[in-house]
Amino acid sequence: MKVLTSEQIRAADQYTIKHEPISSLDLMERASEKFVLKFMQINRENRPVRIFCGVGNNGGDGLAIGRLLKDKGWDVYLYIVGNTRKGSEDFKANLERSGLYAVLNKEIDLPKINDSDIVIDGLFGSGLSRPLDGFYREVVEFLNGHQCTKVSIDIASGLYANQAMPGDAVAFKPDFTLSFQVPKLAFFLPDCHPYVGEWCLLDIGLNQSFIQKQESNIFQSELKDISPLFPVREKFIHKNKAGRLMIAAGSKGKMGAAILCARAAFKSGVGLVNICSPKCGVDILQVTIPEAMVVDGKGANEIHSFPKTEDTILIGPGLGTKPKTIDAFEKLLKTTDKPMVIDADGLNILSKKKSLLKLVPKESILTPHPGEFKRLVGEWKNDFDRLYKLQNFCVKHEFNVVLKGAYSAVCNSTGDVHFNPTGNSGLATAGSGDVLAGIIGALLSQSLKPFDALRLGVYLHGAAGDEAGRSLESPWIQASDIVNFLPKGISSLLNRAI
Ligand SMILES: NC(=O)C1=CN([C@@H]2O[C@H](COP(=O)(O)OP(=O)(O)OC[C@H]3O[C@@H](n4cnc5c(N)ncnc54)[C@H](OP(=O)(O)O)[C@@H]3O)[C@@H](O)[C@H]2O)[C@H](O)CC1
Ligand SMILES: [K+]
Repeated sequence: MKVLTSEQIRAADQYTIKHEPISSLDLMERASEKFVLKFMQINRENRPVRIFCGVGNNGGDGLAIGRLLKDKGWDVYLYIVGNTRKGSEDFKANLERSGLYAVLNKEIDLPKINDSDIVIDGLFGSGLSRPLDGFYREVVEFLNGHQCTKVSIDIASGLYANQAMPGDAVAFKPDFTLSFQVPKLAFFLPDCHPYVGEWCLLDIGLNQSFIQKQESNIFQSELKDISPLFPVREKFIHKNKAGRLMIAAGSKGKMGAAILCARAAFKSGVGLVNICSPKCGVDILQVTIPEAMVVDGKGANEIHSFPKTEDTILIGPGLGTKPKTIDAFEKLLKTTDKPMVIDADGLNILSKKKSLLKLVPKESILTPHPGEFKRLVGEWKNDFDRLYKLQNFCVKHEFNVVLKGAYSAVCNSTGDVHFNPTGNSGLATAGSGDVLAGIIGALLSQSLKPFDALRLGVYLHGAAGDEAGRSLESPWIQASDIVNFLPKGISSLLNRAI
């Protein structure tokens, strides 16, 4: 699904009005009806609802929502901030249809709000053009100071859909954002989370073919995009043809990384795994993961030499960054031009010795968490800037990169970003990244295109985490659980795709 800018959404709005055709007032009514339906699913118990409206179309939505909720028996209070005479046409039309309302001008006008009330924010939506100031700012700060349930219409007042808020700016902090039609970029960025809360999309029937034609290089991955990427296993396949992976991982005290990685690879369909290990890890690996073969990496406590191989290479988990390992990595990079997977200390080595970046085969897959990414590209000003840095890095080096976190950002070598929807905060645990690298390595070894292996791998890792969370009925997940729940994650995806 495409992520569009506010300008593109406004254009989709206008196109729909003209070509459906539907009047803008009826479109507002349709959007408000959808909002009310969802609102009543979230809030089943009838409580006082206080709706704060601006005088643009977001405020128009607020008035229409208030009227519809009143019709359904809710106890609704409407407050307007702004000059009603300067309101948009549809705002004015809805004002006429509304019953009682209060216009707020100064602090003393602000109503008493109880913790059991629900506040709906309809001050500003996608038309925000500057930071909130004056009384608007006071109202939002006042509302943020209350513990009651808060819901934003379309997007929180003060939050920009596709640019950063200035450092001292203020925005409404909702528990829920019920947004219209397409996701906004801000919804995927950690900096913006306090101003988004839980969010969902309401289909208000904007013209789909117009939306499809809009240019955007930002997407939200959906199951229908991901499920066709699953590798098909032929009946007469042989293990050597089912994907051969060499995992170069582990050092003294960090052999667990290699083990988790290899286990995840086996659960992700790989035919054969060689693990290149320091001497201290050989016996550990042979005992704990009998399916894998172990190759001597020469060093006693860390790898000093990687074998020449035709296998798909996954390098980095628990590797360490000792000088001899760095030298060996450099030699390895000089022997291959096949895309590889680089994770953890493999990335840290690239950060320590940036000249190696140009030796990394084109289309390789890199899997940094934000700390590793910062070491690679330097500081960023805000999460929007971080995203541009990700796109630039991928284009410059022709890499595929996943920047891990909630809504992991998966970027290809032409700068397209796909936000991943699966997963939960339980996945933020030691070893989780080793598991992800193993899944991606296994998929790459099965001849998936690197970006497809990456997108599918990230989606599956999240799906396994979601299955683990559900089945264990716990918000805390151990990395081994992600491996154990991979088959369930895979089958749930395949079953839902049918
Ligand atoms: N997307 C859809 O298909 C639909 C959207 N709907 C709703 O409409 C809003 C967008 O409405 P719009 O009227 O364009 O904008 P706002 O209501 O967000 O803002 C109104 C005006 O306020 C001015 N403004 C902007 N920032 C500030 C500020 N910081 N302080 C004071 N005033 C501000 C601005 O005018 P200016 O000329 O002064 O810049 C805005 O125009 C969308 O979010 C949905 O809720 C439809 O109802 C359904 C279809
Ligand atoms: K709003």
